[in-house]
Amino acid sequence: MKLNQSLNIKVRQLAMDGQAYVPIQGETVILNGVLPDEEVKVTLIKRIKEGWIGRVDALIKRSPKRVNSACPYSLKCGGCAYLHMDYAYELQLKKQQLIDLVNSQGLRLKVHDVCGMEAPCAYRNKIIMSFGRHGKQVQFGFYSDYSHEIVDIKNCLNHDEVSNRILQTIKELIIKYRVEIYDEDRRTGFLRHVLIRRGFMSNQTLVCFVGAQKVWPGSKNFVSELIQRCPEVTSVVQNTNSRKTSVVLGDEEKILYGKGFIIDKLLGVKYTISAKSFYQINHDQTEKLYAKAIELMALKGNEMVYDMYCGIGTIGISAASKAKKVIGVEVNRQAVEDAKKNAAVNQIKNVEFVCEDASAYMKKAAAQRRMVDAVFIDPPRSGSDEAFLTALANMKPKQIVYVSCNPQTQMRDIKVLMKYGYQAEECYPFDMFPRTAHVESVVLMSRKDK
Ligand SMILES: C[S@@+](CC[C@H](N)C(=O)[O-])C[C@H]1O[C@@H](n2cnc3c(N)ncnc32)[C@H](O)[C@@H]1O
Repeated sequence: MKLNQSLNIKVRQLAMDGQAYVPIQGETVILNGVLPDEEVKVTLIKRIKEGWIGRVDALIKRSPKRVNSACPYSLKCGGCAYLHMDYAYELQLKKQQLIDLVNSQGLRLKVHDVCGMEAPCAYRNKIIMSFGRHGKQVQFGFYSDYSHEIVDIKNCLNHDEVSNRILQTIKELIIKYRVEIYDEDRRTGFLRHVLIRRGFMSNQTLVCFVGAQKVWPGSKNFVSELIQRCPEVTSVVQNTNSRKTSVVLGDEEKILYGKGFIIDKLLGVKYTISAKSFYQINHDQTEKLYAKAIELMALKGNEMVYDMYCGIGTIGISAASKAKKVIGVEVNRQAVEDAKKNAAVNQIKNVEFVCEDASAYMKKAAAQRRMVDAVFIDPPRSGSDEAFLTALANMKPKQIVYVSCNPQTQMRDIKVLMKYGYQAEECYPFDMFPRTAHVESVVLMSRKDK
């Protein structure tokens, strides 16, 4: 196969990343924006490690599940992989992908229907805007697929109207106040990213400007015009990240306006959320997911519960009234401070938060033969690790509820726990990121000898 070659391709299925990986002549052609059972005319446009990237030039056979994308940027922007399909079909597809994953891992696990949104749009409460340059012109927006190119987006369907308006205002102010954009290659300039965090229940907004240096000349006028034009902005912080890294936030932070955090409400509890703390992206779906995780744990009121990888303490705090005691463990210091504040403000007295690596904490707890009845685990996409899972199994909690935004690492970890005498019972998927290929999954595990 060679560059610019034209091919007709039949698509059988989509992988969990939303792409079709089609084997042809001993190679793989990778396609975006296609559906199972479609036939497409393709040009090979790029060679990458995994195979050839194909550009779809025409549909030869169209799936009845195909819809016209409501987003004018979907051909360029890499944000949403599933805008070209009917939403009901998207949920079916996500369920089938999970069933295929479970089967491929040899697991016997009942996968329930994916819990979707009634209106799958305007759900993102966190946005990160990146910058680039086209000649002398500054570009603002999000990265496109397979490149470092920035797509300038005025109205993202996943953002609410307020976020889109704040983003547009920031773009105008960057030009008006001639804020220098950071140049990754030369390592010159100032502004690297802008992070926006919305509290959908409180209508509060935190804007975080990530700069390469601590000094931002003209920040006072910039910020004062921003808050005057966008009254929903209740706090502005400046984060400094001078490292050569793709990680967005650096360690240092300075408050430029307001309190440096926002408040939002989840399942009736108020939470403090700082720029650096993890907070679930989709408010309404998070409430449903937490409710299910807590229901599955079926606490009676006398249990010692761990909330591992607890972020700002949301799962543990939500479950606290049903348990004797909850201990939340989290490695991010800022998140732990938020979690402690959240417990205090809401007068929840039976929770305690520890800032420590989850595996180190679990190993210590197992070595000291501490007692735990029930454990929530909600690790990052990479999942947990062998040390954590071994120590957890040694402590023999009766129930484990594993929440994950990456079912592949979740199933890998579940298999480890099964070796140690746990059985996985049911998998409840939640569509936390509609129109993208991501799906969140909640799995209940119990000890076979309970
Ligand atoms: C998917 S988030 C879940 C947070 C929380 N349960 C929630 O629902 O908002 C994963 C969390 O794990 C934390 N984390 C990552 N690595 C960790 C580690 N080694 N030990 C403890 N926490 C860790 C992250 O900082 C993040 O807050």
